Amino acid sequence: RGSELSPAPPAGPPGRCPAPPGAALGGVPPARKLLCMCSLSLCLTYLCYSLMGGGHRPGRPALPRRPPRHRGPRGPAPPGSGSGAPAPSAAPTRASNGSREGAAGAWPRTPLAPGEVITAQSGAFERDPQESSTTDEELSRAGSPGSRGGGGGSTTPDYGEKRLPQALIIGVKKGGTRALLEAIRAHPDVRAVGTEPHFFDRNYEKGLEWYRNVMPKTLDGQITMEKTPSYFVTNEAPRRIHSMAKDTKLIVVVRNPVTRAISDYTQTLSKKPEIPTFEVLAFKNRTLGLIDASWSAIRIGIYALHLENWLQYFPLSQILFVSGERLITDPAGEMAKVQDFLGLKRIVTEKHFYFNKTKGFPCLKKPEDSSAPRCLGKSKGRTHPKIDPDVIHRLRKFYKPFNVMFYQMTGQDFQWEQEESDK
Ligand SMILES: Nc1ncnc2c1ncn2[C@@H]1O[C@H](COP(=O)(O)OS(=O)(=O)O)[C@@H](OP(=O)(O)O)[C@H]1O
Repeated sequence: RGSELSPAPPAGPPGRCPAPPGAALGGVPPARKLLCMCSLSLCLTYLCYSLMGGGHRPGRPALPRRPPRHRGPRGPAPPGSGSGAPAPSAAPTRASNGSREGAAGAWPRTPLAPGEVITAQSGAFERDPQESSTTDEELSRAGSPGSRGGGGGSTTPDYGEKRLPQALIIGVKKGGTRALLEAIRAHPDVRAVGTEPHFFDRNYEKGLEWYRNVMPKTLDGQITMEKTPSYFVTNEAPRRIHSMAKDTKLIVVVRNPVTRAISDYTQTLSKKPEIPTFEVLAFKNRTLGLIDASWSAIRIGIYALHLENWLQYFPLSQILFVSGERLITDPAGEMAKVQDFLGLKRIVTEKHFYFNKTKGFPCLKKPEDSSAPRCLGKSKGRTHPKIDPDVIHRLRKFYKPFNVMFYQMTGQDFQWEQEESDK
């Protein structure tokens, strides 16, 4: 790329006057001497330019590169043997400053100026639609020709290229996906769509160019991301994502399936107050204690079932499981894992979060030059209705074997059985 815009080097070794073969400088006419002087000064200028790291497009950072292909193991690790963390080939190495630098499989990074981070990424917490559904109108706007995607709203810098995402937050609905997306957007090397594109479930027929056009522009080395929680439970999604790019990194935020189901129900209830109670919807036959696993609020939480489908296409090492519970109690700890997995420097740390007592959740500290507080909106952290403890107990029993299976498949114990009570 350097050669595209660099001044052409003069013929002959740099720093030497390109004298005609056999000609001695002393014997050449004054006009040729002048020409030689000019060539010499051009040689020196080029040499200085090269030494100063020139040869790159103005306005673009040095050493821009595309992400290399992710090299993970070929198949899922046997139950209990994996950690859900990146495989050794993709594992980051600890840099001398204590931060984790990406090794093999990590993406090269392009640092931005701190001010740019804020203007490009801020403001999404309160302004974006934060429900899991994105209206068609929003998407047709985002996907229309000339649209700039949702990277940072109207302040997205208008340079770089729109690229297909290299990493996706694929679920789970009500797991904490919005909190994760907004936190990772605070990283200067990540650009993400604010709305949910629903490409691999609802909009697949619109084609990859539509999808690419929904994305924000990125510089080489920056990661493009989106989150659509329904992908995790969409049968066709793994195959479709694999056919887009088999090295796509996948992130799943999981949460106690009982609490998740109640959260899901609470969201529906907020839109349709007339729906039956949770207790009624949860059972096929309450007297017999028969849970209705066809109800989506219940079905989504059978994580092992859905994961099975993903493991047909992606190795476990390419999927990161984030604890929705720890994303609330220790957001910086979970973000460290996410950044390592993405091959990013650990830039989003505890310094970025504070616990907002009014909201009852961690929020992102406001950027220095912005007045906007960055807690998630009202649709995140709703008060759940009180559910009959017996129903909760039955649901826990229902999920237990699936949870155990999920822990075995991922090699991670999320300790949902240990929780005393649901919210
Ligand atoms: N920092 C922070 N602020 C607010 N809320 C937080 C946060 N971290 C995680 N959560 C939990 O995220 C739950 C919503 O999950 P999602 O964002 O995945 O929902 S959605 O599927 O996109 O609708 C939401 O669920 P409810 O509490 O049931 O509303 C929250 O518990």
